[in-house]
Amino acid sequence: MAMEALFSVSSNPSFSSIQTHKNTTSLPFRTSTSLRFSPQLKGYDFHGLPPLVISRKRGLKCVSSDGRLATSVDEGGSLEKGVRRKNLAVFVSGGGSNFRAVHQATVRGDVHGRFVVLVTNKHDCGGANYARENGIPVIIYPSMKGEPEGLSSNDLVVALSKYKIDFILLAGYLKLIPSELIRAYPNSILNIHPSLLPAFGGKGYYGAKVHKAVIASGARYSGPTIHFVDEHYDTGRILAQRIVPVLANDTVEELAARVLRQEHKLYAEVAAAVCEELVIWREDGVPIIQSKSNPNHYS
Ligand SMILES: Nc1nc2c(c(=O)[nH]1)N[C@@H](CN(C=O)c1ccc(C(=O)N[C@@H](CCC(=O)O)C(=O)O)cc1)CN2
Ligand SMILES: NCC(=O)N[C@@H]1O[C@H](COP(=O)([O-])[O-])[C@@H](O)[C@H]1O
Repeated sequence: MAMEALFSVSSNPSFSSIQTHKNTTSLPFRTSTSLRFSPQLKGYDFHGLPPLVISRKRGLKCVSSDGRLATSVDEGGSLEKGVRRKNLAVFVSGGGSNFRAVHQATVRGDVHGRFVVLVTNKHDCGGANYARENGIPVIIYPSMKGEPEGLSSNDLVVALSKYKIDFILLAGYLKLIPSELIRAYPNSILNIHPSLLPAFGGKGYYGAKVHKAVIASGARYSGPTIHFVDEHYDTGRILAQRIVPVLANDTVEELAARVLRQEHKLYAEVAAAVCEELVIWREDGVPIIQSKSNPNHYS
């Protein structure tokens, strides 16, 4: 069985109808139906928990009785694929391979969004140069020694406001995101981290340091986590994870490369879901992703 299948969610088809009420979506589950993780790792089951209320938090969607997107409430922009194409900002500090992977997915049309600006603390990093080559404006943040043009947190919020950004993707950005920005973009900032959070996260855990710690711990599995960003490093709500084996005698470079390959796939998939407004917030505060091809499935 594919690893990702272990974490897919399946509901009873007899409870397929979804109704929207303002910004809240109620699934008409019986009292015996709700999301719950099966001890057999066969996915979620729906037994024995109270009914579930889920919220899409951003944007109102109209959903037909089979749960498929019927039309969307749009504030300008195109209505291709039923939802407005989203404006994305990306924050990078390094080579930007995750940014490039998601950018290429937008160019292919696999992600219904467009990168409108890149923010970096490293003026000349690979990610920033790729943005310039692709006509994407670059902003320097924060203000650092040797980077005189860097903005303050308040100026960054003002600078970004003109791009009408829907979502911000952190992709190897190594500085703390300030609370001003988190308040300006609630539930709209995502980060990719190269371990299975909450393990091997927090201050000091970035890049090769993460993989070194994973190998030293003797863990048998690692893999990327994509999470919403809160005020602290790596503690925001987890949206998606992918499992990668740690092999005997792995070097840091070998493990990093294996994880990075999955990062590129996972970030493109999650960006696609976010841009299609498929993120649903469970009543317990956990964000899950509704399958586009089967609206009764969640991961
Ligand atoms: N408010 C938030 N900001 C950021 C988050 C977050 O979850 N909330 N995620 C990080 C990314 N990150 C791992 O995913 C991470 C990056 C950097 C560090 C770290 O210890 N940085 C060093 C500085 C390193 C450097 O400048 O070269 C430090 O702060 O001393 C930890 C985790 C992005 N921001
Ligand atoms: N804690 C944050 C962190 O460690 N991020 C990691 O830095 C690398 C950036 O690569 P990229 O610049 O090629 O996308 C990626 O592996 C990303 O997960």
